[in-house]
Amino acid sequence: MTAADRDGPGYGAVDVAQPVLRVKELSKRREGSADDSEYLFYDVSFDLREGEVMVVRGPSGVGKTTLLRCIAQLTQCEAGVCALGTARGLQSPADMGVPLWRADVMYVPQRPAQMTGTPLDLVDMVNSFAVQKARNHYDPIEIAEDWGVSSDLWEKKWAELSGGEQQRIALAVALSCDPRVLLLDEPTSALDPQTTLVVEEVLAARTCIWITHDDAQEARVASRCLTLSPNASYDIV
Ligand SMILES: Nc1ncnc2c1ncn2[C@@H]1O[C@H](COP(=O)(O)OP(=O)(O)OP(=O)(O)O)[C@@H](O)[C@H]1O
Repeated sequence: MTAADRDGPGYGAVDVAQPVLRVKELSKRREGSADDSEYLFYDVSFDLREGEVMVVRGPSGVGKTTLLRCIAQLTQCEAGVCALGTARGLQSPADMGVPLWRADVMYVPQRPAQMTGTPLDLVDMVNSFAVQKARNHYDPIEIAEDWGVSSDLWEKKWAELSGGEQQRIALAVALSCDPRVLLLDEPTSALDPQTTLVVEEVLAARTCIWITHDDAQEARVASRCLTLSPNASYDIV
């Protein structure tokens, strides 16, 4: 599905000339900094276009995850705005409503955090959200099967699955919801090199912001790269 043929709540025909995602002057203070003046990142701005993969690099603890969580509206930031290109022009999370924003701009953590139940319970939960009911869904089990995840694993408890199985299943559930932008937090960190390439190929065909520490992966998937520095500055190439 492309931006041009999307329909559904908030869409209609999307003007493909506008960015899919605009991030403007996003700033976030470091939690617990002595005088609240220390920034994790400051005035981060970029446009993400349909099909682009923006890789995010930077040393551990610099704020990569926090940046993605701010864009996903899961963590509040001190300043800045995000907007999504829609048939009604650029719309902020407030314009379209945070639940719809999160369905369109979906953060996928490295691993599902201490989830109880089974992956199928997660699918049921996602499908029960009002914003998801109005959308087209792909079959997450089929997506994961293409990545070597057997269908019977969906009925096992999360805790009984390996890190790589959990990671592929979480990614498959996110892809099945067909978000416009995927915010990927080291999406292949638990996968072997062969499986990494297979998963990478599918993810890199989407519009993504993608955290990685792997130079080779960046070379394979990145359209652009945003590097965060410990002095809160950033660079995009
Ligand atoms: N909600 C928040 N507000 C402010 N600071 C936060 C918040 N959540 C985490 N932090 C702090 O921000 C810093 C950066 O954490 P973050 O997880 O974003 O780094 P990272 O670059 O993704 O690191 P890694 O590569 O190790 O995963 C940490 O010191 C963390 O304690």
